[in-house]
Amino acid sequence: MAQYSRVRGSVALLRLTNPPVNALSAAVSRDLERAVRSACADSAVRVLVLRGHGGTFCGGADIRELAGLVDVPFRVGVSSLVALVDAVEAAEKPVVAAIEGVALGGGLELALGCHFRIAHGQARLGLPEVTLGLLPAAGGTQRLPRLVGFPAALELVATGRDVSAEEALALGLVDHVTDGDVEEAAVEFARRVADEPLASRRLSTRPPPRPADLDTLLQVALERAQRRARGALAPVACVQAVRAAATLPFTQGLQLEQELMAALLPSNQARAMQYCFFAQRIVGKWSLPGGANWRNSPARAVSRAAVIGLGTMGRGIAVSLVRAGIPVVAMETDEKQLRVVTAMLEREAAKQRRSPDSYLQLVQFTLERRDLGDADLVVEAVFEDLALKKRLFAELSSSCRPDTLLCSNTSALDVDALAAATRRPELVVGMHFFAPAHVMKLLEVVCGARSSPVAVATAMQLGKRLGKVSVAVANCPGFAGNRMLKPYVEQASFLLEEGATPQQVDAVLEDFGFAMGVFRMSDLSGLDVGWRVREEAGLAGPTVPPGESARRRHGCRYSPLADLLCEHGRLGQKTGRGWYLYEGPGGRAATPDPWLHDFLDQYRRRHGLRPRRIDQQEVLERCLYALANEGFRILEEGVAAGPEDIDTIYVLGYGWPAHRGGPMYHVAAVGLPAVLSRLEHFRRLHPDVPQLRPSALLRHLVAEGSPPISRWRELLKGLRSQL
Ligand SMILES: CC/C=C/CC(=O)SCCNC(=O)CCNC(=O)[C@H](O)C(C)(C)COP(=O)(O)OP(=O)(O)OC[C@H]1O[C@@H](n2cnc3c(N)ncnc32)[C@H](O)[C@@H]1OP(=O)(O)O
Repeated sequence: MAQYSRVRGSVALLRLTNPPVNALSAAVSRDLERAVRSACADSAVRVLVLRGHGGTFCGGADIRELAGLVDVPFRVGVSSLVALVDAVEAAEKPVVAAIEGVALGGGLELALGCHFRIAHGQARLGLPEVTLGLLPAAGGTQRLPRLVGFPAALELVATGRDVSAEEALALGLVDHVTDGDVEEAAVEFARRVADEPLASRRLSTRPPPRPADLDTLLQVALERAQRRARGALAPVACVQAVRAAATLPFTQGLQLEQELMAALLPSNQARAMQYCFFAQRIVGKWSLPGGANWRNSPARAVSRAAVIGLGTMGRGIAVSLVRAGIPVVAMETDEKQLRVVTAMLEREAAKQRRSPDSYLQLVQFTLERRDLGDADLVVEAVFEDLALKKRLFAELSSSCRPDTLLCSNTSALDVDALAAATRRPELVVGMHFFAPAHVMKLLEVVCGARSSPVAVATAMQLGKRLGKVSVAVANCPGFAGNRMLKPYVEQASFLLEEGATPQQVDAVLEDFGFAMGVFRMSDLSGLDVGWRVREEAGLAGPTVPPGESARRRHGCRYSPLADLLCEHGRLGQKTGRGWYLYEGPGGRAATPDPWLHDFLDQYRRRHGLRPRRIDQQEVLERCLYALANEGFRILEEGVAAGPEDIDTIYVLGYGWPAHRGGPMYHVAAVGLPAVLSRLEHFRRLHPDVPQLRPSALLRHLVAEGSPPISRWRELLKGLRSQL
């Protein structure tokens, strides 16, 4: 796990070995500590270099131990890591960290215990513990501000953002960056500093910097963390721990860090976030009914891509591809959109500290379909109209290379219908990006009935290359994410009919932790999007069969409220009014609109609906349980392979709070029998709402004694699977 060998006579080279990411389990930490002590005791050694095996320094403490997934009490893991970092820092001989790949979490804390840090130019460094519902508890919150100052330390610890080697150098987090061999550079560096005094290099003994405005800075950071946390405990605890570095001596700061960690570690929030971490890895292990899977189906290389349509989605997709270094041919007729995407690329280049040209030269704009001919993969991102897309796919099928993958960014339309329009249905898949596509981390890869393993593998792999988490789902209207959104939005509308207001419903959902309540979200994405879909489905507008009553469709309850707002020209933020009022078209600040309240009153009177007081619990249960119930149906039909897929989609694509794990994790945590009983209750009250009828899978799981969510995937294998 950790050995040392002597190089160049007096340098002890310690190699941390625990593939795949050299995680610091309790045993590995203890082993490394022993190796450090032996090297220090070796009289032939003057200086130590610490590196990781296999191109990675260290991915941090072993999350499986922290999450209680292996049989090691988490306190043992924490204390072993603390002891290791302390021993490294206390060493009487200089210790140089040679960082390549990543130094994350406990890995960076270990590097902070070293007296010097050398990084490879491609390395990334950070303290992502907050994303696991934790804080850095091996002295990271106390050492980091002493090294890089409070503003940077507060930001890095509270957000979990990782930094490039270049930024780390600018912050003072590392002493030197090399693009050559990091071990060689570190050994060379170590020989130069072998005789340097170490007192000032031990961060625990350094006085923290004290800028004049420190108190204000700490107060602002705490308030910001509280505001942004949306109920999550860890970001606030992170700021409290870093603040202790300003007010307490090192050992007392460390003590507070440990106490905060002891409170976070066993919390439900930390459990939920660690579940999310592993869920996001599980979803990469896809399989198809024929036996093809992530292991046996290699992806095809994508060295050139094409994007058709540079509207909101297309331009985000183009930027993502360019940022990943993939040359893009972008087809768009509207010159305004070309200017927008050029400006976006310039901004992105500046953010990545790259020259604008390095990005712009990767894009070729075109009006000609023949210019797409050479692409390995085409992503279509035109208007959401099935006939238009089918025509386009038929044309692409004749004009592109026979092996080019044809992908659609549709958010709900039938991928099999698109495939059937081509002469290569096996090379057609859905690649459903989420807006803004260069920011959102989720990609739904929609596997059509005829999509080949290579098409699925390539789309999944491309998502990863773009820095996204790819989730494979089967083809059905709305796929997994948007399909589950429908009953959720419907319940919210029914609640308005029954007496709630948009701000009441949104406040409950935002208190739960959603980034945005359902009505604010709908205003942001535009009410006309759903209106068009409902018109196509014969639910709204001229396609509704004559004689159908306003509040019923196909014998079931229907709320026409959103359609009525659209008919009044209230399309959301873009028109300056929707469920809320905005400063003007394109405005962002939502305020309650008296017009809307009058409109709701009149609507209720017109339909003989007597408004009643609706409490928070009913809002939450009806919206969230209806959504999760659809999730069970999706699992039952094999549209998604397991609860982890659904939860990943909701956390990364729909603003579901990670500290609540995702919709399926949430209902499992509430308790399946309780959820079933509430759904049955609501179903009795609303017999004309089929979405409230508990799914067969939910009933089955309850009948089986509510097995833990970690077992559902296995149980589902016995059911009908499309994946
Ligand atoms: C005092 C105690 C406090 C300590 C605090 C901590 O240190 S908490 C841990 C902080 N570290 C992290 O949050 C890093 C988590 N890991 C990652 O971000 C990424 O895995 C990576 C290191 C950047 C590597 O990414 P890559 O895409 O190359 O690989 P995968 O993400 O697919 O991971 C490969 C497998 O490794 C498992 N794994 C990764 N990190 C850890 C870890 N710290 N502990 C345990 N296991 C880890 C991951 O689960 C993958 O394995 P699977 O079997 O496929 O699930």
